[in-house]
This record gives sequence, structure tokens and C-alpha cells, in this order.
Amino acid sequence: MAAAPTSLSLSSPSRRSPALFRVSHPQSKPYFIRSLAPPRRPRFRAITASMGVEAPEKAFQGSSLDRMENGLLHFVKYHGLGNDFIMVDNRGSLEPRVTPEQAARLCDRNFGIGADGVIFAMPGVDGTDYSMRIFNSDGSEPEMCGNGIRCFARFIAELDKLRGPQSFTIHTGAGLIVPTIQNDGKVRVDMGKPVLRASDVPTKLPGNKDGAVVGVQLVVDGTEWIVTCVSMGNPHCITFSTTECKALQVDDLKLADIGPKFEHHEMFPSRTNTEFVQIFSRSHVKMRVWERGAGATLACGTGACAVVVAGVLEGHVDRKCKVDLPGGPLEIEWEEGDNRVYMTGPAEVVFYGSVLL
Ligand SMILES: N[C@@H](CCC[C@H](N)C(=O)O)C(=O)O
Repeated sequence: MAAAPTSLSLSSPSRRSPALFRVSHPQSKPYFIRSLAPPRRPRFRAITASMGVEAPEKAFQGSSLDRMENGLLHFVKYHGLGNDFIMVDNRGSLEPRVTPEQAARLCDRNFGIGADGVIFAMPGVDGTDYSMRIFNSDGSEPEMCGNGIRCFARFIAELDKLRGPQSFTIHTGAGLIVPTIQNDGKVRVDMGKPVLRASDVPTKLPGNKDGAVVGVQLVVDGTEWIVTCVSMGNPHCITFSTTECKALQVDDLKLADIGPKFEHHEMFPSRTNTEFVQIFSRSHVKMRVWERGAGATLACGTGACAVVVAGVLEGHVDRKCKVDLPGGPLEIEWEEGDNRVYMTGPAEVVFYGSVLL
């Protein structure tokens, strides 16, 4: 990303969203610099603010970028089924280069880059290849992120210039996670064993099945929802039905109304992610998610895993199941032999950029 640009073009001008500048150089792949919205927040400035859009070639002749290099954070924006992340190369330190407050500003879709979270690629600990930490778009720090870890694997492969199938051991807040980049570019992840004991999820709902909360009633906003609680390192509350409606039609839900009421419900001391699920068959479901700390997202990998675990426990689905999310499908398998959950899905680069913190 340090290569001197030879051309600059505006690719998506818009009044509300930040402009993307496509930067080309003969020796490198094209990359993008995102010009942020006018600097209403003083510590978060647009690096291209002084560059005239009308005369980009001239603006780039000078050393304005060089002079700004010190305060710049280089990043790559990735997404997994539309669940999008600002990926930061943090391999030099176990201390994130961005504070939770800065992360929330970077994730802002109007005043920042726009993302569901900021992910840091850090040195490994306890013999692992790498460590992953993540801040949600509200600045809170979750233990794990399923779509994020697929992006993480592709990001690491890109940083280390690795081609073809690769496996990594990643230390996360949810323990050891192992993503494998397949020949087709998709990433299959060993997501570990689901945690079901109520106090470990955590939920204050009383366990009704070997300490797990499976298909119990929870009143939210005056409706009796039937819920199952699963942790994939991070907490999930999954619902397929209410006492009045045996089969949810998820497109009918007012997610922005009901989602926060689950997230902040007193039964979830660490807040919760919530998945609303519609069953098509024993091997195919559709879900919408309200994420803790990020709101409605287009996909949630840990959520899709938790949905299949909950679906098996409630007797709705088989252990191998396709989960449709607003951003696309994930293949999930909860293996009987080792009790581990495996997730397979895509991870893609969106653009490369730099921003002044
Ligand atoms: N989108 C993620 C989950 C990110 C963390 C979540 N918001 C939480 O706070 O637990 C995924 O793909 O798993």
C-alpha cells in the first residue's frame, strides 16, 4: 500500500456516502482510498480532503500523502455475506491499534468507513499461529465472530502472500478456532463445541435439559417466545416460534423494534445476539439476526452455528443444515462424533484504504 499511485479516479461519488478513490500503480493491484464525510469529528479527518476531485492527477503529484503517513491506519475492508469488517494488521503487538471509541467512529456508516466491526490480526499466543480480537460497531468487544474469522483467514493469507489451501490456528476470546481456506476460496471453520449450560451462555433463564435452556418461554415485548440459548463463545438466543405462532415468518418481523428488547433483556446479563428462524425443511432454514453491539446485520456466522445447534436440540433440523441469511447461505454441520460445529462460507475483499485516526 506504500506504492506511489499513478492514477486516481472517483468511482462512487455520492452526497451522503464517502467517495471511493481508485488508485492504480503498475506494480501493485489497484486499491481504494476512502474519503470520509466532512470532518465533523475533529480526530477523524479525511485524508483526501485537500485533493480536488476535479484535478486528481495534479493533487497526487505532491507529498500530501507522505506527510500524512505517520498518523495513517492502513486497513482492508472485507465482508462475509455482507457482514463487513475493517481488518487491521496488528501483528506487531497484542495491543489493538484502535481504541473502542475509534472503532465505533470508523464503523459509522455516515461519518466513518462503515462496518459491523473492526478486527485485529495479532501475534499468536500459547503456540497458536495468530490471535484475533474484534470490536463491534458500538465499540464493545465480543469473544468471537464467525464471519470475521473467515475474513481473518483470507486477510492473513493475503498479508503473508499464501496461495491455495491453508489452515491457521487462531486464539480468540472463545478459545482456539481453526479456519481452513479451501481450493474454491471458501473458508471452512472448526468453530469448536457449543456451550449449553445456562450460566455459561450466559442466561438467567433456568436450564430445563441437562442444564441447557431448550425451548422455554421468554416474554419479550408482551409476546411469549419459545427460545433456546447457545453460546458459540458468544451468547445467542434462538427462536423458531411463539406460543401463538408455531412457525415464524421471518420477513414479517420488525427486527429493529424487537431485536434490542432481546439484546437488553434482563435474562441476558452479557446482552445477547438473537436469531429469528424460519424452517423450510430438516436441512434448510432461513434466519434474521439482531446482533449484540451491531444491530441488524446481513449475516452472523456464530449465529448460524447456534441456530443449527438449537434446531437439533428442539428437534426441527438435522445436524447438517443450510442456513440462509440476508447476505447469502452458510453450510453448517454439528458433528455427532466430536461435538464440534463446522461452518463453511465465503470471505471477500471489498477495498483497501487508509484513514487518519
Ligand atoms: N457477526 C459475527 C458476530 C459478531 C459478534 C457479536 N455481535 C457479539 O457481540 O457477540 C459472526 O459472524 O459471528
